[in-house]
Amino acid sequence: MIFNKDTAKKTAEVLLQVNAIKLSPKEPFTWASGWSSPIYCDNRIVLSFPLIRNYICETMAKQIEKQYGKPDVIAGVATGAIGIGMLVANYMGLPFIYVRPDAKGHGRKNQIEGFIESGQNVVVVEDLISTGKSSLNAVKALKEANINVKGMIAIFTYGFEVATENFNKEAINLQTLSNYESLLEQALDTDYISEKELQTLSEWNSDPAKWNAN
Ligand SMILES: O=P(O)(O)OC[C@H]1O[C@H](OP(=O)(O)OP(=O)(O)O)[C@H](O)[C@@H]1O
Ligand SMILES: O=C(O)c1cc(=O)[nH]c(=O)[nH]1
Repeated sequence: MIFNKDTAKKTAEVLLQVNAIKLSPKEPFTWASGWSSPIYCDNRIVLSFPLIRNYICETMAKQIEKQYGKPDVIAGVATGAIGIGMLVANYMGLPFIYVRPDAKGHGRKNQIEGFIESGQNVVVVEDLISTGKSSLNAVKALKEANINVKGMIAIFTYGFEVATENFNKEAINLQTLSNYESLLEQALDTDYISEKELQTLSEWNSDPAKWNAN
């Protein structure tokens, strides 16, 4: 799913540089999927660092154009990818919309926010893929509104089989700047994690749905 090993390494390097990677094996994080995890990759932090967000934005924009051509609109998955998606759209000179997990219960009751017309082409921007459920939920909403989803791009994926299966099932192409393997390699090389932490992270990664902290 990563498109280039050098980009995967460089992206892992910048994520580590801004401390986006949090480890807490004793008090695990709860993920959107309900899984417990000793690691949390908080890509939202990238937005607070102009040079780093520019790197992510330019790399995503260039890859979108290469892989999918220029779409009519960029769509961000709320809330994590609203910021980076908007930067990408701006860089490419394109309109931007974002997709909520559900329709709002009040106001205009929109799930898709912004202006888009039936039949337009979009590329969906996501900050992170674990199971892919949130991203594919956004794709479903777009398809139901007769929007043509050309594909998706995300900063990071854990590379879980379940995500690959979910994307294949929906026939959605996913490109990511980096992945778990590149992150662990870079984290070990730079002493961000110890050999012991690497062992915990590898054990967790072999069966994340069932992992529990001891
Ligand atoms: O691939 P998945 O298993 O769906 O998990 C990944 C999703 O989890 C995070 O969102 P979260 O639900 O934490 O909300 P946020 O974007 O509003 O922070 C992240 O931004 C992804 O959208
Ligand atoms: O699956 C999630 O909820 C999730 C995992 C992670 O590492 N980072 C994040 O923002 N969300």
